[in-house]
Amino acid sequence: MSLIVSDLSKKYGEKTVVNHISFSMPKPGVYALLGTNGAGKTTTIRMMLGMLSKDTGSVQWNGRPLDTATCNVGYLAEERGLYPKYGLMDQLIYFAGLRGVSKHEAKTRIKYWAHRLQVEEYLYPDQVQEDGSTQLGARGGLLSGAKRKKAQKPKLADQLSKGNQQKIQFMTALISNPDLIILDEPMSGLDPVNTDLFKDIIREEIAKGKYLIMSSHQMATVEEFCTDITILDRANAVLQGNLNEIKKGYGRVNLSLKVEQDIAPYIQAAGATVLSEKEYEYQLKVTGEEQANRLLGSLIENKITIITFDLREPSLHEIFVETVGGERHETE
Ligand SMILES: Nc1ncnc2c1ncn2[C@@H]1O[C@H](COP(=O)(O)OP(=O)(O)OP(=O)(O)O)[C@@H](O)[C@H]1O
Repeated sequence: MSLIVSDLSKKYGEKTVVNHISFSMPKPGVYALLGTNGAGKTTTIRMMLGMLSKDTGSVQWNGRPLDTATCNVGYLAEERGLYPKYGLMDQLIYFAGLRGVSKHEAKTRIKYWAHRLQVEEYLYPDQVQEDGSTQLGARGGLLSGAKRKKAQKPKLADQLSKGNQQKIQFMTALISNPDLIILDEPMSGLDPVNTDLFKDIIREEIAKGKYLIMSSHQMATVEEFCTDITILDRANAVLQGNLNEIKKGYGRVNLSLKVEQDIAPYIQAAGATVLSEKEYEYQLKVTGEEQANRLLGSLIENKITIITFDLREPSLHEIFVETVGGERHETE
């Protein structure tokens, strides 16, 4: 299977919001769509999914135009997409039905994902004990002899917190067991525990050989998963390719250095640039190993205690800031 996005463009009036964007996924993995606020990520995703018309371009899945007939695709939208006043269970069954999943099968999958995403109390409120424990077994069946709490109405979407709505939406994206999973800001609004829960599930989907496209502002999270990236800035792709290759291209020019005193004179003498400093913990930019070693030599010579000396390729965060830095405002 393969995904090929060719030459996508979109204008609103005179304003170009996506400008001839192309990328491809010849094999499973995670592709990151990154960018400044308003750079065009969500618009690109919506055009890919046929939710927005394209001015130019095409999207192919296995050589055929991408749509729900040619591809089993799951989508987690950035904005809330649940019907606020409908029962959660009904909505999940409805969304599953739209993706060709029978009601019976949907119920089995909902039980699995409700357990996995820890939202059973909202989907099966009459099967949850006073102490919050559930009567559902590992496979979702009722435990025999368990004391039933007085029946309650299932929760409506607008009765859930933002994070729990996000979990239900994640379920709608995964319910059809999709081959292509598109996640627009999947971790936004999640606490650290639920962020880890989402990450575990994403890891499992990667291990199953799925194709994932992820848009996020959380560079460290994206870096954990993605193999390839496109960075968008004001509608344009400004950096694109395999992340490891991009990092190699920068070389080992970032130096994290922790010492016990002010070493500004040695840094200056070595010609390195200070990116930031906090309590004698320096983030430096060097021209390469030679300059880093020169600085290390002068610190040793002057008997400076070195706690950390880490010469490395830039992180995705550093690459992002360097690529679009200084102009990270919404496009006008
Ligand atoms: N319906 C619309 N009419 C006019 N302009 C729009 C419309 N939808 C989006 N835009 C503009 O298109 C640009 C790209 O928006 P988009 O939502 O794709 O950005 P994004 O990269 O996803 O941003 P963010 O990271 O902030 O979510 C923005 O400048 C936005 O204001």
